[in-house]
Amino acid sequence: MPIEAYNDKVVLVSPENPDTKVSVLLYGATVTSWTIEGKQQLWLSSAAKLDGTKPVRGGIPLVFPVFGKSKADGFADLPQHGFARNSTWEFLGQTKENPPTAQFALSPEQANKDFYSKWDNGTNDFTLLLTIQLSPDSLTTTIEVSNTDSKSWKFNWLFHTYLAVNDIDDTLVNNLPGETCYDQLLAETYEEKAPAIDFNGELDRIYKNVSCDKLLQVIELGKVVHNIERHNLPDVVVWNPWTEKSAGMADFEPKTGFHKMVCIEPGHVHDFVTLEPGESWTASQVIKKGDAIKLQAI
Ligand SMILES: O=P(O)(O)OC[C@H]1O[C@H](O)[C@H](O)[C@@H](O)[C@@H]1O
Repeated sequence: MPIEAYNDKVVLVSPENPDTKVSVLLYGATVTSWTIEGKQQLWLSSAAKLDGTKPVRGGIPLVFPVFGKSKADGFADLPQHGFARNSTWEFLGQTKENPPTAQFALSPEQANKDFYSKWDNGTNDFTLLLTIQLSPDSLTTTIEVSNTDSKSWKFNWLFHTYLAVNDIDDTLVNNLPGETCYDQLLAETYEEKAPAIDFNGELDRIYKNVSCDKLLQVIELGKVVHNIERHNLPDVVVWNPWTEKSAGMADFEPKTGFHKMVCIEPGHVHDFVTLEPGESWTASQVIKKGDAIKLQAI
């Protein structure tokens, strides 16, 4: 049984191993769980709301049409990270038996009305098509954004991926030295000098225009635990809320949970993508297993 559809979620199960599966909540089309042979790959807060009252804290929330808050015309009144993560998507069906693949869609008809109306006064016609593919050792999430309007409009996209780690104290992220970084906590732009990113306090950085040829790796005690490939997603947000920020988030539990996660968020957020009428834009993230450490210079 490669796919199980419920009222509120869809589960893809690997034909190779019943304990390799991915669960997608229709609310936000949020991946809330992904296991490989029973081992959880993503972090999900034990206090995450899965009932549509709040975006999911954990898994892979989808960020569209704005990352964070923006003062730009047409975006200023939108909630943080837009409305895709607070809208209930439509399950279109299974598009491939093996590897199990499913598609989900969002258009103005299904979008959260209160929030959608805040994007250019709710005048932008669009379609989002999300494809989720489960392979024995990887998960691919692909987004196609289409302009079905008679005028152009612009957007940000980002996969807000919460990766599971064993202990953030032992975790490094590689292949970012030399990249331009906007530190959201310092409100400063600088060149990353550290040979690898380590974590010893709150960290919230946007690495801009990182070549998609660069693989990003999450490494714990010298072992690669996640490889992140990006296609058409030039920016990478790295986030860990640490103690104080976690304490301030009601849906972040347990409060020590920041030890168990790191957000590596591939996106296009350094500027807006402009789509002309009839145009589409496609991008994807692939999270995969693989032991070899790959170091790539700038
Ligand atoms: O609390 P949320 O709206 O889900 O945002 C969670 C986080 O998302 C991104 O990682 C941003 O860079 C952070 O500044 C923000 O705190």
